[in-house]
Amino acid sequence: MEVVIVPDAKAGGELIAAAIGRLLSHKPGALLGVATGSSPLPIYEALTAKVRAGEVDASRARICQLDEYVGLPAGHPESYRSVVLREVVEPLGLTEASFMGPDGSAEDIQAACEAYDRALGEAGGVDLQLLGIGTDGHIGFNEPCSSLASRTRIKTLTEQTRVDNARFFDNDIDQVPHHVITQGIGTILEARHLVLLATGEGKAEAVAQTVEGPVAALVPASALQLHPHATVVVDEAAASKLKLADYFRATYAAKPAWQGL
Ligand SMILES: N[C@@H]1[C@@H](O)[C@H](O)[C@@H](COP(=O)(O)O)O[C@@H]1O
Repeated sequence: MEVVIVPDAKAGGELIAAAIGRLLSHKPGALLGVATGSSPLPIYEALTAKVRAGEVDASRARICQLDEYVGLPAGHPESYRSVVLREVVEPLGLTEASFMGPDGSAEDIQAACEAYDRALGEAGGVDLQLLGIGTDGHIGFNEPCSSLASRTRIKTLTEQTRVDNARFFDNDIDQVPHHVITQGIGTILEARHLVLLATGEGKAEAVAQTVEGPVAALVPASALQLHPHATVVVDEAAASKLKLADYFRATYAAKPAWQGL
């Protein structure tokens, strides 16, 4: 696992957008897995700026979703489908045709989960999966004690995650769904490159456990330790509980820039 400590969220967004740009330059039709939440927004802003400046050609990129709420009506502005279309697909100048996600309003949720897992494989697998992290260490919506081998499936949100996400629902926790579809941890681990961005002090404990703690279902993000190409990008605040922070800084500083992430 590579840990990169950046001064702030904007720098993290720039760094990761540059890595996506490099990926698209050698694989224009790459499948990019995107995450929702506030953390990845600087990545999408930086990538959109690069596309608009003509530095990155994302015209053949394909985008796929990490997770989705169950039961929100189609077109609900906070469904992750709507969020990804608004924050990623449209700004990059792509259309819904290049986008795939699980169907959170399906009658048969189990079948929808299996279909999505299959579709990811049939699409050739995810080339680069962006991840945020929940304050409880979740990735996607894999809450603590999710199986580290799990596939795309329905999960029940913890109270903490519903409280954290109420800000997207008029600060009214009653509007936050209890159930979600999420790529499983086993599914996520199949992506060729995992890139997790965490910023702010509120993520420091989860980051420390993810990077320096044991691999444990209690901290789902710790499964990144099992992946051969996982990159964790953190700002100084999110890095504040890392015992090996100086080592990570020195290692990255000594790395030739051409290697990228
Ligand atoms: N399902 C999403 C996760 O993918 C995201 O990582 C997390 C953290 O969001 P934020 O970056 O806003 O803290 O929120 C939700 O739970």
